[in-house]
Amino acid sequence: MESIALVANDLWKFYGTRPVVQNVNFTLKSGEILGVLGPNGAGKTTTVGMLYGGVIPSRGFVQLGDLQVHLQGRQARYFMGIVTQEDNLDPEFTVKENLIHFAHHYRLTGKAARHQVGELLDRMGLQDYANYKIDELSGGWKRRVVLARAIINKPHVVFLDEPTTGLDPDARQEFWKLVSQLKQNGCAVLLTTHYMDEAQRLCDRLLLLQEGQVIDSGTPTELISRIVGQEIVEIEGVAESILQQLAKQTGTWCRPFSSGYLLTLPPENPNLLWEELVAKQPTSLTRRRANLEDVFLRLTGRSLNEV
Ligand SMILES: Nc1ncnc2c1ncn2[C@@H]1O[C@H](COP(=O)(O)OP(=O)(O)OP(=O)(O)O)[C@@H](O)[C@H]1O
Repeated sequence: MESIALVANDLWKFYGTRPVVQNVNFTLKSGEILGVLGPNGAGKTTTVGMLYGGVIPSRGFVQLGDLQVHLQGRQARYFMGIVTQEDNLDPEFTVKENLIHFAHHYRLTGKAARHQVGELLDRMGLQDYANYKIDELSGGWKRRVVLARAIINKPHVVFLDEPTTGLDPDARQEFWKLVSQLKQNGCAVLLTTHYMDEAQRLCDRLLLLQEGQVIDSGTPTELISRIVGQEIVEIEGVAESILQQLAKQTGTWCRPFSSGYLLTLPPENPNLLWEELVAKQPTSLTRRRANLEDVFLRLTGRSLNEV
């Protein structure tokens, strides 16, 4: 039976009179990866801060097992792993020393700490770097150490706040593999991101956040098929009025994008509209699978990576 690892109940955060997070509710199950996806400033970091107890909610509460995070923070932290946007590793220490030092926070000392750190170094592929100083590591390896540190206490829930920002594509994929392993081991993961490929690849379920509010939620596949359908056309060199007319006739959706327009293809007969578009002799025409970026554009009129 799936067990509930974490519940967020009616979370709000005001700074002054401005609500930056409003009425966020969800449950997170063991072995589930839940993504909070939104553009810069949507409230992702504030939300995750409230979940792990770093930010005090203006209203609402977070339940982790039997514990209320804001009332029983110290106990709750024993069951959590936290990866914030900063690496905050101690540059004076080696990888191994950083991990052993952190193990002490969980009363793991001596042989037990060395054993646990040895296991983690193996599991995270860090053994060859155990004696490197932090500043000798690339960004990708530093992120691995931060993740290793976060799971030293074998947490039930891990919070990852934009964990792969700034990493190159290979390092991001390696990081994703490690996150998938956490899931396989039954850990619940809450991940914030503004990368749609990360959300699509990793997450079982998504909350789409805009201006502090959850505007939709679902599995990546379900959100895509419900909101934009399966296929998208990118087109240039045809007047907007013509495209809007075609979209209206076929019950699809058209909006400006980059130097052209995006149109959804109707699932029941995609080729009919496609052939009509080809007949308009556009200067550029591409047919591709719909993705979460399209979902966000349709729901908000904004791109995920707009600042
Ligand atoms: N301590 C604070 N005081 C006042 N405003 C704040 C504070 N922290 C965050 N904000 C504001 O709250 C809003 C949400 O910020 P938050 O960092 O949660 O967004 P985000 O989605 O994580 O963005 P990013 O992707 O850029 O990290 C922003 O407008 C931000 O300026």
